[in-house]
Formats: sequence, C-alpha cells, structure tokens
Amino acid sequence: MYIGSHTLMKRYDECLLKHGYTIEQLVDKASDCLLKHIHGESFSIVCGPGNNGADGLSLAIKLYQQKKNVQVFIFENTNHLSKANAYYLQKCYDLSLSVYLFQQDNLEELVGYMTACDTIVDAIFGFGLNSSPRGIYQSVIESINQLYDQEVIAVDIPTGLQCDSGKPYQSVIYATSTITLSAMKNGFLNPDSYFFTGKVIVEKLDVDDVSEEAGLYQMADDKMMFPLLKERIFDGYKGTYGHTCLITGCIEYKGAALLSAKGCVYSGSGITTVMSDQEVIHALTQFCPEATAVLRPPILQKEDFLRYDAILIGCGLGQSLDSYRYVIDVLEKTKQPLVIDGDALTILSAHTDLLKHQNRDIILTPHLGEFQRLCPFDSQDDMLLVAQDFAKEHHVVLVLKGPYTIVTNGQESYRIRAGNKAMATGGMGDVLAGIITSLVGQGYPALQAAMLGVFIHGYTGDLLAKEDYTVIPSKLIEFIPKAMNNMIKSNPEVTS
Ligand SMILES: NC(=O)C1=CN([C@@H]2O[C@H](COP(=O)(O)OP(=O)(O)OC[C@H]3O[C@@H](n4cnc5c(N)ncnc54)[C@H](OP(=O)(O)O)[C@@H]3O)[C@@H](O)[C@H]2O)[C@@H](O)CC1
Ligand SMILES: Nc1ncnc2c1ncn2[C@@H]1O[C@H](COP(=O)(O)OP(=O)(O)O)[C@@H](O)[C@H]1O
Ligand SMILES: [K+]
Repeated sequence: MYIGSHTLMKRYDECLLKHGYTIEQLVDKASDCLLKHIHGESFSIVCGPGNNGADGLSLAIKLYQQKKNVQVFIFENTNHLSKANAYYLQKCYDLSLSVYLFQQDNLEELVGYMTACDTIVDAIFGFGLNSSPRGIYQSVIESINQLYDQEVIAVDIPTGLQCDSGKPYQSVIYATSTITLSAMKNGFLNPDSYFFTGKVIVEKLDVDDVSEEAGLYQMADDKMMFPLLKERIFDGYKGTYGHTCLITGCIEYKGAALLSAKGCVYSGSGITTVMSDQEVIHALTQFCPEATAVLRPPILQKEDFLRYDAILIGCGLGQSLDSYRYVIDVLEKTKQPLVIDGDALTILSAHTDLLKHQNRDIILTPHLGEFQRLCPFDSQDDMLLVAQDFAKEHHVVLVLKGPYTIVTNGQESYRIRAGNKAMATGGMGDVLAGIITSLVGQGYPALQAAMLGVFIHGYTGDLLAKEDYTVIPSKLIEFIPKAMNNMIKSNPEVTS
C-alpha cells in the first residue's frame, strides 16, 4: 500500500499530467472509483471550488445518468473554480442537474433540502485545503454534521482534516466513510483521524502507476518484511555473521552502550566488539559477556578498524571534546558501512559536510529532536518530503524514529508498520541502533538492514505489548531471538 502527503499527492497528479492525461480525464477516473462504493437512491453532493469539488461534480453526472435522484450544492459560481471544476460544472448545467449555490442567506433552506436524501457526499476540499475552512464553508460543515440520518461519504479526505497529520482544523466533516484516491493519506495513520474518516477505502485510479516516480511511501508490513529475514545457514559460524564495532558509551552513559551491544548480539551478529571506556567495558562483562571489548584509544586510526564489517557510533558516547573527535575520525578515517545514532548525530549536525564523498553505506537513526538539529524544519513542513530530500541530498539511509518509523534513502521510502506506544521508554533507540548494526554486519544492504532492523525491533515490542503495559529495552532484547524465529517460521517461502 502506498502512502502520500499533500505535497507528494500533488506531485503524483503532476506526474500523471506529464504522462499525458488531462485533468478532466483524471477527475473522470476518480469519479469511477467513487461510483463503485456509492449505494442508495438519492444524493446531495456538496462541491468545493477545486478538483475535490470536480470529483464530486463528475460523480453527480454519473449518478444522474444512472437515473438516481441527485442534487448538487456549490459555493462559487464561476470565479475561482479550478479548470476541471468549471468544465464539470458546465456539464451539470448542460444536463440540467439541480445545482444550488450556497449563500449566507439561503444556508438553512439548502441544508433543509439535504434532509430528504440517503447520502451526502463531501467533495468540498481534499488535499488542497491549506487552513481551517471559514465563513460559508464553516457554516455548511457544521450544518452537515448536524444531520444524523444521512450517510456522509468523504471524497479523498473529510473536509477540514489535515492530510499530513490526521489532525482536524477547527471545522471538519465527520464522515461515515472516506474513499481516498490513489494512496492512503499519511494523516490516516494517526488513529485519532478515524473519528473523522470513518471507514477508509483506498481506490487506485485506472492510470499508469506513477507511485514511485512521485516518491510515494510504501507501507512495510509483515507480508513485505518477513521474507527479508534470511534463515541462518547449516554450516554457518561466527565469521559468517559479521564482526561489528560499536563506538559507544562513556562514564556518564554506560547503559546506552550496554543496550546497543546486547541488541546487536541478540539479533545475530557473529562477533560484537564494544570500543569504549574502562568503566563501560567492566559493566559489559556482567551485562553481556558474549560481547568482546577494546579500550577506546584517544585518537582513532584507520588500522583500529580493519577487521570490522560494520561500525556503530553514538549510543551514550556523550558530547565531550573527545566524542567530537571520535565522530570526525570515524567519518574521515574508516570505510566500513556506518550507523550513526544519538550523541554522534548531534555532533554530526555541525559537520554534515563530512557526509559528502563518503562512498559507503551510512545509516542515520535520529528521533525527531535529533533530526531537527540535523535538518532544521518547521512544524508545518511535510515530513515525508523533508526526510526524503535530506536522505537524497546527503546520500544516506535515514531512519526517522517514531510511530510508523520512516526509512528512506531518497529514492525508496517506507513507513514501517511495527512498534507501539508501550515502547516509549529510555534506551529503546539504543537497542534499535544495535540491531541495525548487527544486520549491516551480517551483510544486508543498508536500506534493507534499516527496514528490517526497525521491523524486528517494533515487531518484538508488539508481541510483548500484547501482555504488558510497558515494554522495557532489556526485556525487549531477551525476546528478539524468539521474534526473529517467529518471522522465519511465518514466512511461507521458508516453511514450504
Ligand atoms: N491524486 C489523485 O489521484 C487525484 C485527485 N483528485 C482530487 O483532487 C483533489 C485535490 O484538488 P486540489 O488540488 O484542486 O485541491 P482541493 O482540495 O480541491 O482544494 C483546492 C481549492 O480550495 C481552496 N482552498 C484551500 N484552502 C482553503 C480554505 N482554507 N478556505 C477556502 N478555500 C480554500 C483553494 O483556493 P486557492 O488556495 O487556490 O485560492 C482551491 O480553490 C484531491 O483531494 C482529489 O479529490 C482528482 O481530481 C485527480 C486525481
Ligand atoms: N509511541 C510510539 N509508537 C511507536 N514506537 C515508538 C513510540 N515511542 C517510541 N517508539 C520507538 O522507540 C524507539 C525510541 O528511540 P529513541 O527516542 O532514540 O530512544 P532513546 O534515545 O531513549 O534510546 C524508536 O525506535 C521509536 O520508534
Ligand atoms: K472532501
């Protein structure tokens, strides 16, 4: 399933226009999609001035041609209409459909007409809405919400719901169901949006598939992710599964180093070496005896890293001057695939130029706060686009953590369907960094390692959250091998 935001959906439309479709054709195809899900005999179709309104007008014509009882309500006569809207409105007039124009003084009368119909179709605004509907729009929305006997079907998005966040503006339609076009809208992943959307049906237009060309995200679910995890081989040994080096921890932050090391070991790394301070190494022997350790030299040299297949830097490294030097040394002197997390990301924020000419796989795993430092953005920005553009510009795989974590390399973009609110506990991100590094060391390509790491982490958390109110990192780690085994056993390609 593809997912779009308002900017990506606009880009999707532009791609289709570039493929030679006219906007009138696209609206016609959109109304074909709507028609499949519309039942009943009498309809009030409420149409705004843009292409969402045009979808409604085109639908009205098709229902009218099927001899249904249709009344159309509009807000603007001819000024300010989109091209397709003006085209389909003229067709409605040519066919003598009943078209009513909302004005301040006829609101009650026109809303009264709607009480006689089975279904109200909300085609007021879609992804083009840019602030709360006001004036006559607001009054109409509030009046429709007072009609309890009618089914309300929203075209693409309930009017007044923000496409990207799923949060309502001040005025919003409460729909019974929403038929959303071409792709799931990012905001619908927010469970609170369900109050407004009702049941969501995704309908693809019968056109060339430009989802990837437009940069839409894909939902990475069990079906996509289970087969990515490889079975361990019969004659494998520790050397088969990679040697990882974790430059993590300091006196003040030992826990993060321990959790990332254990996450790395438990998700199958052949050999895990923690390069850290003496105090961290001492604690490591108690907490995770399977990991090996080396004392971190004051200056890191290329030769210190020759035997490793993947490197992680961050996870409790702190932000001391030494830590600054470590981050710069690793970026300048090593060549292995690299995962950068936590403090190392904050340090990197001041040196993103170091990401240039790296010529190797680099995975960054910020949460939103760390990402804000790396790439200052505005709260109104379209994060799907911001994340994608950042990954493309810096040639990295970006893992932007949160609910439905984003993974993108700028060309391919995913939201990972795994993880839950019980996992919002300190240290959880350190475990994730360890898992991703383990998978990179085992030879998974960077994008796959990042996706699979996020999925394994979230899937393990989901299994635990079925029973537990909170999922703490140490417990999650213990459960990783079982969760991975579950994935292998549930994968039809392995079991058959
Ligand atoms: N992707 C697909 O598969 C296809 C999608 N399609 C459909 O297109 C829809 C998107 O169409 P769209 O871009 O024309 O935007 P839409 O939501 O109609 O609103 C734009 C109008 O609203 C106005 N306006 C904005 N904010 C406002 C406010 N606060 N208060 C008042 N007015 C406000 C704005 O005015 P302006 O800002 O230009 O002055 C403009 O007039 C999409 O949701 C889907 O249904 C199909 O047709 C084709 C294939
Ligand atoms: N509400 C939530 N829903 C889904 N996943 C969550 C939620 N809260 C946290 N997580 C997951 O937990 C991890 C937290 O990472 P991070 O913020 O870096 O924690 P820390 O810095 O304490 O290690 C991320 O992988 C994130 O996706
Ligand atoms: K709508």
